[in-house]
Amino acid sequence: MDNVFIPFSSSGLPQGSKLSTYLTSRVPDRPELSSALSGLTLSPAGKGRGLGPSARPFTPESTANGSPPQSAAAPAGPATAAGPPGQEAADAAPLFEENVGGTTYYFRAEDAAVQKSAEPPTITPPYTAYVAPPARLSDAQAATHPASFFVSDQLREAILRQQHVLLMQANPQAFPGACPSTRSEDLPTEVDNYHELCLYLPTEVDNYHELCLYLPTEVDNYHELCPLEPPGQPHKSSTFGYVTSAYKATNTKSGQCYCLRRIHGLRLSGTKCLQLVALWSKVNHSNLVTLRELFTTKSFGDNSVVMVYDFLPAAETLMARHFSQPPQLNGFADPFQDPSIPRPYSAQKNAVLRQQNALIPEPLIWSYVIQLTGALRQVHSSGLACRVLDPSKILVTGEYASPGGSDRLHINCCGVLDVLLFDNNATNPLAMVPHYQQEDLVSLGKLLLALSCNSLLAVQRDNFSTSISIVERHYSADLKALIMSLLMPPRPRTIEDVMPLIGARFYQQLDTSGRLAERLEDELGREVQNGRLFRLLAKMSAITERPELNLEPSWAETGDRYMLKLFRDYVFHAVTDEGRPFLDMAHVVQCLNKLDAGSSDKICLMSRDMQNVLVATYAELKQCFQRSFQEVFEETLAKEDAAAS
Ligand SMILES: Nc1ncnc2c1ncn2[C@@H]1O[C@H](COP(=O)(O)OP(=O)(O)OP(=O)(O)O)[C@@H](O)[C@H]1O
Repeated sequence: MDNVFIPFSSSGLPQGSKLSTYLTSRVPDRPELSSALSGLTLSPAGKGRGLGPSARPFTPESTANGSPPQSAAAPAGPATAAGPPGQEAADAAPLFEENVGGTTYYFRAEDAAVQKSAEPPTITPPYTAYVAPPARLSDAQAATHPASFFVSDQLREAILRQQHVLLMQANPQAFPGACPSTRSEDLPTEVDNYHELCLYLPTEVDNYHELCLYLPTEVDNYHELCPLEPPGQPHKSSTFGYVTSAYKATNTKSGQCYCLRRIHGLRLSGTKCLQLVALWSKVNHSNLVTLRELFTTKSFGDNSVVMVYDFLPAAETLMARHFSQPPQLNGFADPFQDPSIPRPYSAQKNAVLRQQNALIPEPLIWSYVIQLTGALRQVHSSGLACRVLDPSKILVTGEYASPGGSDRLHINCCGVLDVLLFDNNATNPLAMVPHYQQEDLVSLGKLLLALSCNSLLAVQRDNFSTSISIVERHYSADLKALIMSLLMPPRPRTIEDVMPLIGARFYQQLDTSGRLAERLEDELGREVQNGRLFRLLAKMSAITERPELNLEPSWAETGDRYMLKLFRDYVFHAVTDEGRPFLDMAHVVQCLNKLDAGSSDKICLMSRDMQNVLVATYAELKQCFQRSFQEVFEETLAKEDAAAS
């Protein structure tokens, strides 16, 4: 088969034209190709191997056990009684013989049968392509988004939001200390180096508020501090009783992002509490935000303690997710929105009852139960207690699947109370842990009750019976039993005792997680194909329109490269009959995939002046592509070698 057909103006090409250069450059390939093709035969294996320009004569390679290669196993002729030299005459089994590249191989009939059966039962094509999602996924997917070359909009947005948060920086207008240049009028007149600049602190701070807005450029091994809360009047944390701030920061050594939890104005009275920090740093669980280290610093202008946690981009608190929506009734907001404002009993009770309109689906609550108990189990088995099972200290990530499918909880700020309330005089700092573990179980019960009633008011003693009746009416008996057992005596003694109350829900959660993993794998599969096409395009762009290669300015416009340029025009610059741009992603993807696979389909390429038309197969274009990129690549290496020597 001719590898290039020139149906028009085959003999009329002007000497030195781009097409004629290409054709000339292809001539030396033809004898090789035709000799290789002529070697392709259906006769016994061993003849005609080595397709392609770089083909070498076939030499039989011994396998590990010295037998002939499997691919040469087809019996070449009738069984003969003749054995190879040195073969025992007593060996009566008939032998097959086969000549491969001048070497004669002998093998027995049963070996031939084994070799025959060793043929793989299935074959896969030498290319990859976009594949349809599995049937069980496509049913669910069809409802949410149509078939696409890319990941779903929902997942893309979620991932982009996370990456966006990781790149977020402090706004110098809101935090004047964030960028030293914005405080240039306050800077010391002589700053010798950057490090000194980083250590610069405002000398005159009018008030504490201003100090809280000050962001040092560097704190210990962390820089690029970005506050995670909006600037405002500093307030004491309801959980810790201290003013605290959370920052995203980058570790100067690893470049990774962490969350710095700063406790303002705290001076540690000893270093014994670091033992607990060391214990916490060893507790790893997917539903726990890992504590990495603790250090003290004066970089903020006061004595601060900073606890470093893993950073979960785009995480929101359980409080923000479920308890921050103002309760709505007939379009009017509840006037008693703030639970800290005292209100008459009936108003509180009504508020609890009103929240029933937007109750959380039960599968989501069970998903939370399983995640939280999993984390608690890990913490308790490490000899520690959480002490912070509060909606403001539980982070939620993942929102790209149906509710309950992907929402992941992470218990945050573990160890903060251990440090804040550390008793330096205690002989055993872990003595109270069993008591705190019991408190964790009660906190879990309260949290589940609040989630089931969709209101923080639900856990107040006065509202308890109303809240339990809401759970009874809207949820399963299992959920009510779990909440009651956590809140009412006799309580479970350990977190392990809670497991039987979860029962078969655990399997349901496993199934949901498995389905989510399958869906994500399917989405990832599409991006794998996109990544492959991107690499193809990157190589293509490195070839086409290159101003020169190896001092040859016309390199990109001649030979193989000219074919690729025409192909690029065909893929991306196609026009309709009316001359309008033809933009079709399916056309682009199909052409690139066929090029990558080296398809034998033919393609009609037209020069830009429309005077010449070339018909080539994708396989030929692929050869042009590989040869051209190899040239560019080798030139790169040549330059590197020259620079090294
Ligand atoms: N490890 C973390 N990774 C990512 N974001 C976090 C992390 N820890 C906290 N945040 C975010 O920082 C913000 C503030 O967290 P913080 O725990 O201080 O909440 P808070 O509601 O201000 O509680 P408090 O009343 O105790 O001050 C929250 O929006 C939370 O999403």
